[in-house]
Amino acid sequence: MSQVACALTIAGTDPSGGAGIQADLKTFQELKSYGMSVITSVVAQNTTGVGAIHHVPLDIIKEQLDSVLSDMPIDAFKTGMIANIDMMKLIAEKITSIQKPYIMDPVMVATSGDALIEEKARDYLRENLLPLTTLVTPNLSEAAFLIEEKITNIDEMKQAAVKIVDDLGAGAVLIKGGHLEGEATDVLYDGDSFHSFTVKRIPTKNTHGTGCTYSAAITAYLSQGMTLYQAVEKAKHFVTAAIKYSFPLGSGNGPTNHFALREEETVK
Ligand SMILES: Nc1ncnc2c1ncn2[C@@H]1O[C@H](COP(=O)(O)OP(=O)(O)O)[C@@H](O)[C@H]1O
Ligand SMILES: Cc1ncc(COP(=O)(O)O)c(N)n1
Repeated sequence: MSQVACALTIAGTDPSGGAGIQADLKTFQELKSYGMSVITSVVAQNTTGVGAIHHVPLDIIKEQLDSVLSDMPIDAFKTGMIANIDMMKLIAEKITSIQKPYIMDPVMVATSGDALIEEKARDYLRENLLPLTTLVTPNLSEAAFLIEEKITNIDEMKQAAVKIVDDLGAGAVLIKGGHLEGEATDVLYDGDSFHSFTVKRIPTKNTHGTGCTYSAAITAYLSQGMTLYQAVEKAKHFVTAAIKYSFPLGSGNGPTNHFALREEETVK
């Protein structure tokens, strides 16, 4: 590792600052990893939803990747929104040379319900990108899409986790239970054992960017050399605090608070 742990995100943007590249970079910075980004799509969105999407031309995505890969150290990296098959093909080809932990947030729809990737690209993601991952972090509906079955409780989350790793070839999986009723439980399965991470549900509608923030925190901690279990445990603490101290900004689902750990220190 260089003097500072270096983390890269490959994803779409959020000008309102709560999700996508912006959430990733804020999280990397807050957790003290040096953050880098490759932008796949420019998304006009805010706490109420998505207005418009402009896909960055493929040759410019390639140039961004080449700029980073040819010059910068990378200790861990994540992908978020990758809108279509051409982008997925390019990214799959480029990331094989990195040989560092790869965390995939299989972003499909925004919290607002707007689609962020083309429908036919979902199969490509499952068949071609998923097997390259160290960890994939689907929410309930993304996990259900990956295994083509409904998931409605913790037992079904565990069964889905086994399929995603053993049958579909992910390195490990963290299925997030944020959209279940009751406690917020996530299930980690690494091919050998299960771990559950449970917190009391926080009563808030400010959950814009929770998935991005969580996967970015895992990436930051992995870039610093932690084990997968340690990275997820610490990232769960970070995202929970980020939801607890989330900002009631905007008129829709407000963003998480990336200063969360500082807020906790202040409260102590
Ligand atoms: N209201 C809540 N209270 C506490 N934790 C939550 C709440 N909503 C989501 N989470 C947690 O936030 C993280 C993101 O999960 P989730 O919302 O399911 O993903 P996504 O943002 O990808 O839809 C998970 O750790 C989940 O358990
Ligand atoms: C560019 C981009 N990527 C991802 C999300 C998903 O956000 P969430 O973390 O709320 O699921 C988003 N709204 N925008």
